Amino acid sequence: DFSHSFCLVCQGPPVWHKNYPVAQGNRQSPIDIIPHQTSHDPGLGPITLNYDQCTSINITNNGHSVVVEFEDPDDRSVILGGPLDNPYRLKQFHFHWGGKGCHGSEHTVSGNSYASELHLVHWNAVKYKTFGEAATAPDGLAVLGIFLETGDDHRWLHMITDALYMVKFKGSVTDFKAFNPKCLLPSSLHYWTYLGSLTTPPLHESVIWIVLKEPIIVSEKQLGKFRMLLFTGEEEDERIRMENNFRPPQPLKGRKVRSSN
Ligand SMILES: OSc1ccc(O)cc1O
Ligand SMILES: [Zn+2]
Repeated sequence: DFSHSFCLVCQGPPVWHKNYPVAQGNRQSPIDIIPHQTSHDPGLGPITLNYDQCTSINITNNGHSVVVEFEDPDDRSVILGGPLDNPYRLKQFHFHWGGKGCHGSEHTVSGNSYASELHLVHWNAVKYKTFGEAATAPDGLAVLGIFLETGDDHRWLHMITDALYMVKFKGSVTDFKAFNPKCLLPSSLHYWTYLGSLTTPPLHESVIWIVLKEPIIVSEKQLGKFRMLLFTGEEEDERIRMENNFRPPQPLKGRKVRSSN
């Protein structure tokens, strides 16, 4: 159990390597993306998101983020193309964010961080039998990262923020059906891609990262609702607000970041 695994007071990113030595590995995430140092690869095609038949199940507070989970018995909702050799099935999406007025994205662009970052997690069901098996394989997961920037209200994000009061405490879960995350995509699917890892323990080096260049715009008010969530469970006496649940950028260790265009 690595609850409080972000709050720096308790068991934050600097100590993860004691229990998870891979934290100091050669393909850790997130990273700082420096656009003019990325290599444009003409062989890198567009990504396609086939989410029209997707079936969300529930929304849950797992003690380090808020997660929307999907049914994944078949290829009803997949990401394909781009750097991927197979279609990858949508399993869940979750967010990372900062504190009041602080930025909280995980990836940064030329040292600049965004207010928040959305991760849509997919797994390679062609090569692996279960998500758990894929999560430990070098080509097991494909995570689509989308930056959130503050500005006007996002017209669909309220569908998520309106449900957050139901999952205030760590370990809480509530029904969340028929949500299609297509409504959270920016207009352009241009992206950067590189080989990395989960950004929370166990930090498996199993992620093909696809980070969209264009952020989506959400309001400070909408983002503030995420900060009403707690790292702590209902039975715990102290209440620790869920915020700053982002891992800082990790060493590139010679990796290439490719650009779609
Ligand atoms: O933060 S990135 C990330 C990716 C996959 C996953 O199963 C969990 C994660 O936290
Ligand atoms: Zn994440």
